[in-house]
Amino acid sequence: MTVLAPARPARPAARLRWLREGTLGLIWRSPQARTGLIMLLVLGAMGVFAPLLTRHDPSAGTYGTMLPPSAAHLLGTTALGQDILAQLLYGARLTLLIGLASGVIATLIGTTAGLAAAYYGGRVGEGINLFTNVILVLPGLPLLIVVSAFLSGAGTGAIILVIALTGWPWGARVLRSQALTLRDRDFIHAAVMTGESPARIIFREMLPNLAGIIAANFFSTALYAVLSEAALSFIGIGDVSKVTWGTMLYWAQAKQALLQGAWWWVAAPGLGIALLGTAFALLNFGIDEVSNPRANHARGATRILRRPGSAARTTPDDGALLAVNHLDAGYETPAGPVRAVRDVTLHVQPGEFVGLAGESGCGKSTLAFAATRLLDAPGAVFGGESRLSGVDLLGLTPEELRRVRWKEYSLVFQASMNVLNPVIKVREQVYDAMQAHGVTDPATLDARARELFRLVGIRESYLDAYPHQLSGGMKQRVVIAIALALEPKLVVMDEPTTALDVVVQRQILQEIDQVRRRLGISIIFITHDLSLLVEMSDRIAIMYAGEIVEEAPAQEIYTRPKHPYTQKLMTAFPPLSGAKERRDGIPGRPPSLAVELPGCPFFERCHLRMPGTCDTHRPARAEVRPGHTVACFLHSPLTGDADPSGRTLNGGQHVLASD
Ligand SMILES: Nc1ncnc2c1ncn2[C@@H]1O[C@H](COP(=O)(O)OP(=O)(O)OP(=O)(O)O)[C@@H](O)[C@H]1O
Repeated sequence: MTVLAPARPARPAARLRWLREGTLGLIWRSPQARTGLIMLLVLGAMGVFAPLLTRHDPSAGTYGTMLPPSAAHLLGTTALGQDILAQLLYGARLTLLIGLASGVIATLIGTTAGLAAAYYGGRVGEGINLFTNVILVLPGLPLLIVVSAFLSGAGTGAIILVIALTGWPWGARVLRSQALTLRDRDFIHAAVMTGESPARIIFREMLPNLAGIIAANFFSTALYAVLSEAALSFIGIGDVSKVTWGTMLYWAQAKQALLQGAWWWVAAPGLGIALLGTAFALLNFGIDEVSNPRANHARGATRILRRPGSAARTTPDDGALLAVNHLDAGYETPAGPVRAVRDVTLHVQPGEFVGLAGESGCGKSTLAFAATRLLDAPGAVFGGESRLSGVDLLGLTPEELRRVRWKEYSLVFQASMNVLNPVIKVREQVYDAMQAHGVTDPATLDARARELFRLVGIRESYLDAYPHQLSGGMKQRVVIAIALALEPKLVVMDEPTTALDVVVQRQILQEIDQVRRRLGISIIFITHDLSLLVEMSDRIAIMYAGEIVEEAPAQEIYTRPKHPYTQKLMTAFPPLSGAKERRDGIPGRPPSLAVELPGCPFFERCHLRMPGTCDTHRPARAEVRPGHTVACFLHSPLTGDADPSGRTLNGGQHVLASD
C-alpha cells in the first residue's frame, strides 16, 4: 500500500532569513542597528584597549584633586586625585560586562519561560505565566534595592545575578505571546504529528522563528542592566570599590562634584552611560525592524522603485479598463532583486474575463499585486505602469489610492475567507467596505447586503451569522460579495476557490461568471487550472518565469496553442471525458527569477528548442493571428541584434508572422 504523506508546511520566511543571513548580517542591514553595533564596538574597544589608550591607573589617587580637563588629564581628575579618562576607559569593562552578562542570563531565563509557557499551555503554561506576571508587577527598582541589600558585599557576580533575575519577565511575556501564535501554525502541528519531541519542537522549530525578538529582547535587557547598575551604584548599593560608570557617578555625587563645580566628573560617566544606552536601544529597534519588516511598512504602500525612463515606455490603452504596460516587479532580497514580473504588458477590456495561468512561482500573484499596488515589502515595482481607466495606479498618493481601491477595483485571494473577523457578524463586515466609501444609510446598506447575498447564492438569513457558523465555501462567497459591494469595474481573483472542494468551486465560479455578466465587470482570474480557465475566460494569458509567453482568446488557446509551454500545460490536465491516459507533466523546473537569462526562459525544458537561437536571443511577443500573441522563435522570426539588456529583440513590438 502506498502511503501518501502530506506535504510538510513551509516554515515562515522570517526563520529562513535568520538562518540564511545570521544575526550579524541582519543587524548590518538596518542603519539603526548598524549604528548601534558600531557604537557598542567602539565602547567595547575603549575597555579592551584601556591600557594602550591611557598610561594612568584608574584607582591611583596620585594627581591633584578636582583638576579640570587639561592636556595632562583630558577629562580632569576626581576629588581623590584619580584620572577620569582612565576611570572612563577601565570602567567601560565592568559596565559592559554587567550589561552583556545580565542580558544573556535574563534572555535565557525569559526565552525558556516564554517558550515553555506557550508550548505547554494548560496548567504548566498558566503556572509559568502567573509566576512571570508576579515578577513583572513587582516594582523593578525597589525589588532590585531589596535583593541587592541582602547580597551586599557579594561582588559584581551578585549584581549581575540580581539584575538578570529581575529583568527577564518582560521578555518572557513578549516571547510567550509570539510563540502562542506560532504554536498554531501548520508547520508546528506537522512537527507534533510526526512525533518530534517537545524540546526539539521548541528549540529547533519555534526558536529560530523568534530569533529577531530574542535578539531585540537581549539588547533591551542589556540596556536595563546598564541603567540598573548605574542606579544601584549611584545610591551606594553594590561594590563601590570597583570602577564602573555607575560607581564613578556614585563617588561624584558623594563628593558633591557638581556643588564644587567639577562638572567633568559627572559628565564623563553620564555621557558613557547615555552612549551605551543609545547603542543598545538602536540595536533593539533596528533588529526589531529588520526581523519584522512589515511592522514599519504601511499596507498598500507598494514601493515604486522605477528605473529612470521606464515609465516613458507607455503603450496606448486601446480602450482597455486596465492597461498594464511593461510592468517590472519583484522582491528586493539580500542576494539581489528577484524579477518575478518581467516587462509584462496585459490589457483587460471592460466586461472582459481574463484568465492568467502558469506554473507555481511564475509570477502570477506578483503581477496581480503589483498592478493593483498591493505588493507588500520586500516586494516592489521596478518599472512600467498600471493604468485603470487611464489613471496610473502606481503614481497615486496613498489617499488617492484609498479612494479608488474597492470602489474601482477589488481583490479576492485564495485565503480571503480568513480575513473575516470571527467575532463580528457577517452583516457588519459586509457593511464595512460600503461605509468606508460613504454609504451610511441603514436601509440602503441592508438592501445592498441582501442583494449581494442573493447574487453570490447565500441565504439572506446568514447576514446575521458569525463567520464560524459558515462553511468555507460560504465564507468565500461572503468575501466575493464584499468584493462586489461597491460594484467595482474590475475584480482581481487570485485562486479564489482553490481551498474549496471541486463541487463548491464550480458552483462559485458559475456564480462569479453570472455576476460578471449581469454587472458588466471585468475579472482577472488567476489559477493553475488551465482547463477551468478555458471554460470561463474570454481571453487567457500564459505566464512563464515572470513573462507572458502567450495570450489569445480562450477557444483559440484551447484549439491552437502555439507556445511549446502552453502546449505542454494543455496536456498536463486530464480531459473531463474519454479514456484514462497517463500524464507526463512538464519535465524540469522553471529557471530562478533572481538571474537574467540571455535567451528564452523555457529553453531548458522545451521539446522544440533551437540551440543557437532560443538560448542566446530573447523572443518578442509576435501576433500570429488577430488577438493571439506568442513569444517563441517558432512563430516570431529572429530580427535585428540581441539586446544586451535581455529584453525583447524588437522592443516589445508585435511582429506579424505567418501562422
Ligand atoms: N517575499 C519574497 N521574497 C523573494 N521572492 C519572492 C517572495 N515572494 C515570492 N517570491 C518569488 O517570486 C516568484 C513569483 O511568485 P508568485 O507568488 O508571484 O508566483 P505565482 O505564479 O503566483 O505562484 P503560485 O501559483 O504558487 O501562487 C517566485 O519565484 C517566488 O519565489
